[in-house]
Amino acid sequence: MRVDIVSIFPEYFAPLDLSLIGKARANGTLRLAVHDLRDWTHDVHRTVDDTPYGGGPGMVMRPEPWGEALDALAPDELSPDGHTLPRLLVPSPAGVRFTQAMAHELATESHLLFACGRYEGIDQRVLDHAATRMRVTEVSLGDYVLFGGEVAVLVILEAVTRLLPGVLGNAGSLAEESHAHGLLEAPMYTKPATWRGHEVPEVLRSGDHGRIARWRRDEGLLRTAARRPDMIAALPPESLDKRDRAA
Ligand SMILES: Nc1ccccc1-c1cnco1
Repeated sequence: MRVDIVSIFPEYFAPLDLSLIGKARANGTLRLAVHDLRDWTHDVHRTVDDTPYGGGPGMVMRPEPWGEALDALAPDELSPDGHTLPRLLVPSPAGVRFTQAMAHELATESHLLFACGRYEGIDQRVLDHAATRMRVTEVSLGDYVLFGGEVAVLVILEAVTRLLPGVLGNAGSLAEESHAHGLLEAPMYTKPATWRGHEVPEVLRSGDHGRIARWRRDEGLLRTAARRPDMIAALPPESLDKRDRAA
């Protein structure tokens, strides 16, 4: 997967040299480049913002540098695989909610472009023009306000990269983690069996894999019902058996 990030704070992405994302870059699974939006400005002050039409507080990111940056990074109508248009993701408080399902969808893309907005946002015409030749999605992490899109890109990129083949050493953990099957995961334990008077649940030390699987599902259901009833409501009815409903 090719990933291009455009930001006025490229140094925000230094963490992408670390850990499993760093390894994915080193082995070619992820071909990532971070670009400074100011490289597409032409004035001595490298200006990227201006006052908003219609008045109001703050500044808006000018369209010209963004237009030139996206022209340079997605020059062709089609992505390198020749089959799909590049996917432009714009973190925004006004975006669609980012979910694990979206992470899975994005993990199938061959070329992701991220536009990191700052100030009061990016001139709308940048997104409107990009939509004539790319698939553009404004994405929100949740109902809170950040300084800019950079941290949202780090979150999205981590959620997507860990789904790419070969990135997670134990791909099996993808199957059991929270949100993998619409439920929160059960509590996890490791040695010692007793710690400060707290015991590991006996079932997990029983060696009875059927009981263990059932316990984990029940605990996941109970946790989800208590913390995220919205996820229970969103489960397909057929995914809950009679016993689940009794739990
Ligand atoms: N608040 C923001 C400001 C700029 C770019 C993204 C966001 C954002 C993304 N998800 C929630 O907020």
